[in-house]
Amino acid sequence: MTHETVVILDFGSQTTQLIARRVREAGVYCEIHPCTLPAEEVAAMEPSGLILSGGPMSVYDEDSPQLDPSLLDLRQPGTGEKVPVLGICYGLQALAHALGGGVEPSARREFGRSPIVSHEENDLFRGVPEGSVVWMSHGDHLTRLPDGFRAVAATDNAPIAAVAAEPDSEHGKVYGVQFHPEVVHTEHGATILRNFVREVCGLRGDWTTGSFIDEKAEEIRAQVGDDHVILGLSGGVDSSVAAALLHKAIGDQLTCVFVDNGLLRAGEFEQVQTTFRDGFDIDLRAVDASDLFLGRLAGVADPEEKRRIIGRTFIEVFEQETEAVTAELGHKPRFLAQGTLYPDVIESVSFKGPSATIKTHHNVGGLPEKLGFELVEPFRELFKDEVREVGRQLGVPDAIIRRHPFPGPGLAVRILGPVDREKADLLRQADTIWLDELETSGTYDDVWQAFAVLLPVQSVGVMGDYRTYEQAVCLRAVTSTDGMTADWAKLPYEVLGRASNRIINEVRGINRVAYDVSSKPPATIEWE
Ligand SMILES: Nc1ncnc2c1ncn2[C@@H]1O[C@H](COP(=O)(O)OP(=O)(O)OP(=O)(O)O)[C@@H](O)[C@H]1O
Ligand SMILES: O=c1[nH]c(=O)c2[nH+]cn([C@@H]3O[C@H](COP(=O)(O)O)[C@@H](O)[C@H]3O)c2[nH]1
Ligand SMILES: NC(=O)CC[C@H](N)C(=O)O
Ligand SMILES: [Mg+2]
Repeated sequence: MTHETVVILDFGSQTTQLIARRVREAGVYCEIHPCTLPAEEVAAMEPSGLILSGGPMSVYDEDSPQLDPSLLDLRQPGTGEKVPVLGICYGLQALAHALGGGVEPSARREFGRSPIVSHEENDLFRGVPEGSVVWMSHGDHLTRLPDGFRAVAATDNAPIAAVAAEPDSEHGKVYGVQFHPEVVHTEHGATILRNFVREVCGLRGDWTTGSFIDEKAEEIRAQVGDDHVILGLSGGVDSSVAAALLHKAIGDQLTCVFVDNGLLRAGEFEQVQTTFRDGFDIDLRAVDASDLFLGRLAGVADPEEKRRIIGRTFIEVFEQETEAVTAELGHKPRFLAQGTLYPDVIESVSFKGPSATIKTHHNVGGLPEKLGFELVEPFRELFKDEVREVGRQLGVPDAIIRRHPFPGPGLAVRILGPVDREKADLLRQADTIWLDELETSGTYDDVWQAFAVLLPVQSVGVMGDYRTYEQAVCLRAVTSTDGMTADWAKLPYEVLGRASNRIINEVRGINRVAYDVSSKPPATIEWE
């Protein structure tokens, strides 16, 4: 089945994936590719629209990524018209640079909110009120428009806040914006991106959750054939929904493996098995590999090293379990399925040059080089809330859908420095109380994720007239829609107070509780 497709070329912006989200929210399928992808390969995807993302470099820097002008001559499937193009920030600058316009560093760099003081009524800005706020993040600006272009919006600081090709020019429908329509701080940004795909590109919007499920199931059947799949199941949202989708696609050619890496939350190993066996009729093997994981992690303090060890050990355990399945089936399962999401991918890999590796997610960058399986990752292009929607449509129990995300490396990235069983047990107790207080106060569903972090510091306290010198935990709760950006949750003081009180009273070894009030960026959600 083919879709209307929009191709997003990534010039290294941290918010490229948000462009993809907005396009999909408008019902249009899109794919992100590195800006270095040859133009012929872009053409082969037969896009109906092209979006050029922002990026950290300057177009006049040596080695900065440039726009291949032949990308401006692609033809839309169906209409045969030139493929419309939208450049965002660096994308606009690259577009202008390629067409002979001028880009220079500006005296006043611009970061943050800025009201549009005027804009032209056109297809891109349809329904966007004058004076609406846009979000800027740039140090360069356009000083001269390429031939055949005019400025169509201005802010106080940027007389060229948006450009459009003249209707009678040879360029076709080409637009550029200096601001970032993909971020929520741009008040009508979603409308602008929707306008681009629906009005400018003329697309109907044929991408829905239902069509996604049908097509992915078909794709999985084609990929797997008569072979067998091992799925790493954590009981979290992504892998549980992946299990439901795979089960729909290939029935009992699926075995799920749930690993206790010694870094799960309190009672989780038993609880996940119960929920899963009640909710699904799928083969599940639960493996206690806690000694193996904790043994390998002993004495290791570096966060990236911890992640790599965990990633590799997971695969080893999957391989061991596979041997048992192989013996039963008489042939080796060829595939390993994971609930990998788009944010896991984007934060772990770096396309040539532009975007920076933030942390190695255990299931992506943490994988060993020689993997004995072919991967099945049906959600590699999706965001968490899209997966939740897929799960709801597949009938996955609500108890699973509403769970906060929990990282594969588990408590290892919440125990700062070296990990051992004792510390994990201590943290588990504090974490349980924290989550319990959120549930009983009715705030669990208001936050994206909440957990406790064990700090490698001791501090002095006084309990019942004697001196204590014990460890500190920091509580974290964040709001977010996709985990890419997040804010600390403004929870009621009573909830924080009760949690603190209970932790200090009930957990021996902890005498101080702090609350993390950092947003992402510049912090990340997890501490390691
Ligand atoms: N304890 C585990 N046992 C087996 N596989 C695991 C385990 N923890 C993580 N995985 C694998 O790693 C993948 C990525 O983990 P991640 O935490 O991102 O997803 P999830 O656990 O499925 O969902 P959620 O983000 O809601 O926690 C999972 O989808 C799963 O395939
Ligand atoms: O399965 C996972 N394996 C990992 O290695 C990993 N690292 C971070 N996370 C989760 O990703 C989201 C964003 O986290 P950060 O802001 O800390 O990068 C948050 O929801 C984190 O819990 C992981 N999940
Ligand atoms: N966000 C961006 O795309 C920035 C583009 C370019 N690096 C600038 O500073 O203007
Ligand atoms: Mg998880």
